[in-house]
Amino acid sequence: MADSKEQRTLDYVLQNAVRGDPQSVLDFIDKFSENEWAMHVGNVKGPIVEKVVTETDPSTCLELGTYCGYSAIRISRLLKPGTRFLTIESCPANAAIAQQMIDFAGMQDKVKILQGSSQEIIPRLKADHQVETLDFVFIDHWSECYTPDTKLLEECGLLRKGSVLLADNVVYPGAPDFLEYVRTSGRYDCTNFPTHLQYSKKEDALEKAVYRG
Ligand SMILES: COCc1ccccc1-c1cc(O)c2[nH]cnc(=O)c2c1
Ligand SMILES: [Mg+2]
Repeated sequence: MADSKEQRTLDYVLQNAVRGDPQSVLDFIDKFSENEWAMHVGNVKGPIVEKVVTETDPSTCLELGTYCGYSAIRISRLLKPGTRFLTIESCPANAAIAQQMIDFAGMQDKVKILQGSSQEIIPRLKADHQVETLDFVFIDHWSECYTPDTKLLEECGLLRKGSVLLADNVVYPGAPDFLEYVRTSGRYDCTNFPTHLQYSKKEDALEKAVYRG
């Protein structure tokens, strides 16, 4: 079967990056993506994500949208020992690529990929994955799922006062209903981070929404 862009990216990393070195894996994914654009959060938005994570100092993290594992590697390498990073990926092929990328980066002990639908997995996080509440959620799957999944996190009692949501692509491709919800529901304190789309000059932004509890 003809390989995919994601498989070509993994092969490039396995052949060039340093096993066990997360930064090396990120650098080679970025290098590959300059030639073959791909939707990793990238090296412009990535540092903004890292700054929010560092400020939050989370123990339990959830990511919606693993893709190839780039942001899982970027974030999990900052987490202190004993913390957990759960990441949901709907596409089985991407989940398989991401697992190999995360393993090669040496982040396999911190990161757990849950392959399936976020709408099905979120309600099972407490029962199946011993989650009490989430300290940090990186939302980076499909913009039309941002709002229903945010509401589901609330309904499942997974957010507590101070839980931090950080959403990618709120300008491009755009998540207008999500921005409307978090900014007007009265349940969040929001901050917008204007930036640029990965590997592009197009404008984008991240939105941070802190749950008021
Ligand atoms: C498949 O569209 C790719 C694309 C094309 C043009 C512009 C932006 C994007 C884009 C960028 C991202 O960071 C993304 N992050 C998560 N889920 C996405 O679907 C996504 C899409
Ligand atoms: Mg994105």
